[in-house]
Amino acid sequence: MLLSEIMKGLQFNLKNGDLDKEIKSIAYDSREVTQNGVFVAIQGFTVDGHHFIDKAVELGASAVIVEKDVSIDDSVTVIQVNDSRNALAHISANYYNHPTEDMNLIGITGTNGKTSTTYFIKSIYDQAQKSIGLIGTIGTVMNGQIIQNKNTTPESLNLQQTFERMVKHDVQNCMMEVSSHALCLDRVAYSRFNTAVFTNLTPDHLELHNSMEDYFNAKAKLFEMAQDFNIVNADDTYGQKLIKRVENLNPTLITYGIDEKADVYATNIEYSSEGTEYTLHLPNGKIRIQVNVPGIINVYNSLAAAACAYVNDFSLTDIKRGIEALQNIKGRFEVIYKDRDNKVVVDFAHTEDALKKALTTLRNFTKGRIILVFGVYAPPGDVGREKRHAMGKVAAQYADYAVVTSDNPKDQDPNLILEEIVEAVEEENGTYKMVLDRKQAIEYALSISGKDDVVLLAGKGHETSQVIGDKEIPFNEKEIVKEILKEKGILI
Ligand SMILES: CC(=O)N[C@H]1[C@@H](OP(=O)(O)OP(=O)(O)OC[C@H]2O[C@@H](n3ccc(=O)[nH]c3=O)[C@H](O)[C@@H]2O)O[C@H](CO)[C@@H](O)[C@@H]1O[C@H](C)C(=O)N[C@@H](C)C(=O)N[C@H](CCC(=O)O)C(=O)O
Ligand SMILES: Nc1ncnc2c1ncn2[C@@H]1O[C@H](COP(=O)(O)OP(=O)(O)OP(=O)(O)O)[C@@H](O)[C@H]1O
Repeated sequence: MLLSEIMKGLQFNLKNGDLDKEIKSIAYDSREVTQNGVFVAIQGFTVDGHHFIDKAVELGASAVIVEKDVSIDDSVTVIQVNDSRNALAHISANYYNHPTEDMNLIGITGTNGKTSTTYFIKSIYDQAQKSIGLIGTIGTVMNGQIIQNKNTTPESLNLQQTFERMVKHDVQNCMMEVSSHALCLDRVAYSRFNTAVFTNLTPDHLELHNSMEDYFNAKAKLFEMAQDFNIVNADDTYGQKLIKRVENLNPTLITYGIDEKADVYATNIEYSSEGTEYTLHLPNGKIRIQVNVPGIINVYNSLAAAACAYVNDFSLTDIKRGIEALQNIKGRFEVIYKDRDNKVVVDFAHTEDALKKALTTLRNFTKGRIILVFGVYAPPGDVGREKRHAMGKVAAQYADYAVVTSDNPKDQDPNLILEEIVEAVEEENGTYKMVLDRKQAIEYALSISGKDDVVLLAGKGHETSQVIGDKEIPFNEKEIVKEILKEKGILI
């Protein structure tokens, strides 16, 4: 494609060279530049992409997009813009021919429940034999294949390329998780959303957003982008704020909930350890359904999915069939071992609210003790300390015994993280043991688990590695539990 076509519609300042050249690729990472490519230099959180321009030119970049003044070889076209990340999204959409114009795109945002809700929606589409692609924390799912992503919401270039592949493979519907990072960093800019869904908002990611207000404003952007429908949880405090903000916009507003008045709601809810039965009410009728993933959180997630399917013209029976067909969600309240006396559950709860909900859900169905294995990754400084403190408090208040261990300590001192968590557990008079090594922590939890106890491994969910320092170490909790139980002679 000609550079002039790639740049169409973008405000820029041509500092050197011309736009009359054929471009073969786009890259925002110098290591991925190829011959006759465009390199977009981004000022990142850790390094400045402008430092890698020479490397990009060496690898064949014939044009660079920059925010800063740079001096390079005369043969290279230099284009200056105000915001490189936004420019990257713009040129990526141009390069891949605005694929979202040719598909039905559903975006879901909120602190918790995004992945779970996308799996309910996918199940409804799958059961009705309608094609749907999925982009989120577990990866990109298309035509039965899963490709892992670095981020829940990929960078705009990767995203537009994925959309283009979906369109080419006749995947007409796409359901994607939209993180607040993505909204702030323009990863989804120039994507056309038909429907936006809001789950809930509780403290998280406050290292990027300075306050809950900022965090909320970032999430709210998605609802200003959607063209047709905005679907909002009416029982969430921030959901109510969002309703007020978007009720007069063009897209039709559909609310869902259990307690507050809503368009889509649940009544006669009956909880059990295996799942929940409730009467689903939609604007066009009601039907009794069974949700096979337990807890009130999955009543909310299935309601969000039902609302989304309703606006996409699925019948009540199609919605029921799809929701009932979902038997488990990878790493979300997943029972990985069960016998007459014991249960081991893996859950991705890694925020204060999610941990509280996971523990209260389990409490309803646990005769014995809840033994919680958990750690907290959180950024350094006050934001990190507050998160560790909040999760430590929840552990002490809602679990019977906490084995405090590592999550993904990344670049921080793992011992210090544990000490900060334990401070809060002690303040609440919780019973605990500190075991730095996560495998040993799991071993310990299993060794003290008695009749009717449940061991909850929280925080890592579907993940298959642990990040300690700059090393990513294989760590698959399901496999580790199997291994330990085999060693104990419990499994063969
Ligand atoms: C904090 C954050 O959001 N960081 C994202 C950001 O990276 P960054 O700005 O730090 O990049 P950087 O390392 O400083 O590099 C700056 C630029 O130089 C380039 N570079 C770098 C090295 C080199 O040799 N050559 C080169 O050109 C880089 O490609 C980049 O363009 O831009 C990158 C490219 O898009 C992202 O992959 C990266 O996500 C990191 C991996 C991350 O962990 N992000 C998390 C916090 C995140 O975004 N999470 C959300 C929410 C998840 C949830 O729902 O909870 C998500 O959507 O995943
Ligand atoms: N509706 C909900 N409300 C509160 N907590 C929830 C809800 N749904 C799931 N959770 C909890 O949050 C954890 C993460 O769930 P899920 O992966 O669906 O959320 P997410 O928004 O995609 O999070 P992430 O983007 O971090 O993956 C679950 O393991 C569960 O403990």
